[in-house]
Amino acid sequence: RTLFFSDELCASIVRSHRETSQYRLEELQALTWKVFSREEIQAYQSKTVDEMWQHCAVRLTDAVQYVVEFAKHIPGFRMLSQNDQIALLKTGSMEVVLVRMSRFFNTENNTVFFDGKFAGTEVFKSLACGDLISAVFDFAHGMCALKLTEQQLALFSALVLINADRPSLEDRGRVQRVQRSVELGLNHILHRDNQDSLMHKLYQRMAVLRSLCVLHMEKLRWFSQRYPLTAHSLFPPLYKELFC
Ligand SMILES: CCS(=O)(=O)c1ccc(CC(=O)Nc2nc(-c3ccccc3)c(C(=O)c3ccccc3CC(C)C)s2)cc1
Repeated sequence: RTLFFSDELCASIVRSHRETSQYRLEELQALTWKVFSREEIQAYQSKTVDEMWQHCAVRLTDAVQYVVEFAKHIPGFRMLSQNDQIALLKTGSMEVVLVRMSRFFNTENNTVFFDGKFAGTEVFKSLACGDLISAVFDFAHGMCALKLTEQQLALFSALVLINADRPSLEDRGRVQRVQRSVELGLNHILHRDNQDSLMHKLYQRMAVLRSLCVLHMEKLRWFSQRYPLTAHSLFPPLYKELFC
């Protein structure tokens, strides 16, 4: 049966987003001005490249787990074959993490929520991937500028994930139908909020997301060639399964 846009589809995506957000907005708004001290920044900067990558990979994997839960609660996603669900998560989970992370980005002092406080780019210096870090920060700035509501963000996250153009899909037609119903849902929400103009801006954000994740994969390939032991034995299994 084809999935048409429906109120309950939107409601289930918004509910799933809410139930699988690691941190609620109000929780983190209370923390916004908790930044790292000079000593704490020094401690991060004196970590070796592989220590810092490992440290981040653990947090990133944590965030990805919640995105997997989010996906599993989307009616149209559950309908897809196991292989197609994995294929969509392999390429889409990092993108959804980046969209979600931008909710906890403080544009006033250019900091992102990391390890319990808000970190500037200097905290990530020992990752030795400054271009990726500044691209992630720029993306977060761009997302904040759109001032999406949680409902708009939920539908946008579902659309980022359910993308029929992803590689190696078995039943592209079925993914297209689910994607179409999520698109109709997002259109409906934006129209109801009198923000139809946001739609094309969101498609532009999706294009930036894709390039960001290509950059992340390139850095990851560089890292795992340089530190094969860390990448193959110390990275969390889900991180390896999805990104390596
Ligand atoms: C995502 C769900 S959430 O509830 O919003 C949430 C849940 C949990 C947190 C806390 C958290 O884990 N923040 C992290 N921040 C960054 C980060 C790092 C560099 C710049 C910008 C943010 C993490 C990363 O490891 C990361 C993320 C994107 C690209 C690259 C990396 C590093 C790679 C090279 C391993 S983890 C924040 C927000």
